[in-house]
This record gives sequence, structure tokens and C-alpha cells, in this order.
Amino acid sequence: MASTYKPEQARVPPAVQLPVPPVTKFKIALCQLSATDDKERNIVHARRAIEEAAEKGAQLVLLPEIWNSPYSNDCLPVYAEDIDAGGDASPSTAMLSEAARSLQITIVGGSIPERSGDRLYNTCCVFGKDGKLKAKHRKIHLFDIDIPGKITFVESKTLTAGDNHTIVDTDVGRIGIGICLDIEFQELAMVYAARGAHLLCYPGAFNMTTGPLHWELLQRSRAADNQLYVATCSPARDAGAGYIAWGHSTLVGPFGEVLATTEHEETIIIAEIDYSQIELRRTNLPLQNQRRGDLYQLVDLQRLNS
Ligand SMILES: NC(=O)CCC(=O)C(=O)O
Repeated sequence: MASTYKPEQARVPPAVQLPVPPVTKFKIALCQLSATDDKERNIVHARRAIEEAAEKGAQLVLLPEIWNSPYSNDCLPVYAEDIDAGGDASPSTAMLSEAARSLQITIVGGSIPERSGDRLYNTCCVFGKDGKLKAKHRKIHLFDIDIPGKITFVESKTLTAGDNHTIVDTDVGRIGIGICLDIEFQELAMVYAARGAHLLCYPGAFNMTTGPLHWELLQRSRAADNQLYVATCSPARDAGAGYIAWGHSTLVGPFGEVLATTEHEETIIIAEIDYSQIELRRTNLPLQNQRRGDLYQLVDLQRLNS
């Protein structure tokens, strides 16, 4: 016998109705950039890549996790910037703001180490085409891993975890933000989907151990589970670095299909997003209506407590 449960009985009802995005089709750029120990060079380099992406028609540009610094516990405090103070205190975000305004694009600015008081965060800033900071996401799940003989990294040695999830309305739709390890937690992606996200953006530097196994799998899972777009952007691989990034920045569509990807070298991926595909897939396979909230429930505590 069919269940008598109705989706509207869910404690946090899913956003069955997607918000109408300002654009249906547009180009996204994933700038898979190298990060050196020269911060000034990294900023100039990222600025050039953003400009090239805009010249190729991208309306949304995504940068990698920790693009202005090497990804190491020694470097994070040295390269950290006071984003809230802005101006000279944060040359990396000043560049992103200027680039977004002058090129008239939306930028999901990867992440940089942020200093706030005596704390450090791994932080992603989103700029609108007016150059204004629209959202700031501090990585919620810090990357602590110990696989003997393979990889040991303890991000929590230097960084503090953020306490908020971040969803932002932009000129290119509603975007949920996560940083790298945040992609491992399906609840976060589900909360974003329930809040009507069209696209999830994850700047992320996976590694040579988990990268081959998990990177694409997680992106496709988050996209297929939630029937929305997922975009990731990694730093390019530097085989001589202390932390070797997997690369393979990727765009996945709402049916879990890889729409564009790359290997590990520096590159700019330009790909088209078509939000009408979300409605199509949700009509083809109406998971939203098939959920069994009488058996399990998603609780968005941030929304409940706000
Ligand atoms: N920078 C990160 O959070 C890396 C996460 C990662 O590699 C993973 O396996 O998860």
C-alpha cells in the first residue's frame, strides 16, 4: 500500500518551486590557477584569468580554494587578509571587487585565508557585478586527515571553522557556497537545495589520495541527489608543492552528468549552464515528491533559529 505521507508535512518543506533566476542560460568559467609563494603575482595572475574568462563570455567566474597563497599551515597565517577592513588590508578581495565591477560579472572568489581578530578562516567571497561583496562563506568543515604513508594535513591547527551556511542571490541565480571538505557533507547541499539553490559552487583543493576516488563522485552525488548544478574549481597541480592538488575542476548538471572537466594543468574551463534543465530533470524524476518525510527529515537549524 502506498504511504499516506505528504511532502508538505515535512518539518522544513523542500523548495519544490525553484525561484525564477535572472538568466536561464549563461556561461560559467572555472579558472584552475597555479598558486605560488608570490602573493602579488597570484593576484595579478588571477585578475588576468578573470579578464580572459569575461572576454570569452563568462558571466560567472569561479576561482580555486586558497588561490593567493600556497596551501600550507605555515603560509596561511602569513598570507591571511582582513577582508572586513578591505582596501589595503585585503588586496585579494579588492582585486575581485574591482574585476567584478569593471567586467560586469559575478565572481565566486575561490577562497583565501582570512584574518579576523586573532582567528583565521578559509573564506570565500562572492562579488556582484556592481563590485559589492554579496556573501562571505567561512569553510564550515575543516580538513583534518591522517592516512599514514599517504596524506596527513591538519587544517584545524591554524584555522577556525565557520558557523554559517551561505546561500546568495546573484545575477546568475541562487548559489549555495561550500569550500572543499564542505562537499563531503550531503546535508549542507540538501539544505541549499531546500532553500532553492540553482547552483552549488565549491572551490576545492582535493589531494592525490582522495582526489582520484572521491572528487568527481562527490560532485556528481551532490548534483544528482539534489537535481541542480554543481561547479568546482581546484588549484592547478604543482608536483613540487607541500600539498599537491588533484586539479580536475568540473561542472556537473542536474542529472549527475559531467558537462565539462579537465586534467590538472592550469586552464580556464568555459561551459554553459542552462537552468531549464533543472525543472526538466525534476519533472522527469520527481524526487521532491517522492521523499518520505515520515521516515526521515532534514532540519535546517540555521533557518529554524533565525
Ligand atoms: N582542502 C580540503 O578540504 C581537501 C578535502 C579533501 O581532499 C577531501 O578528501 O575531502
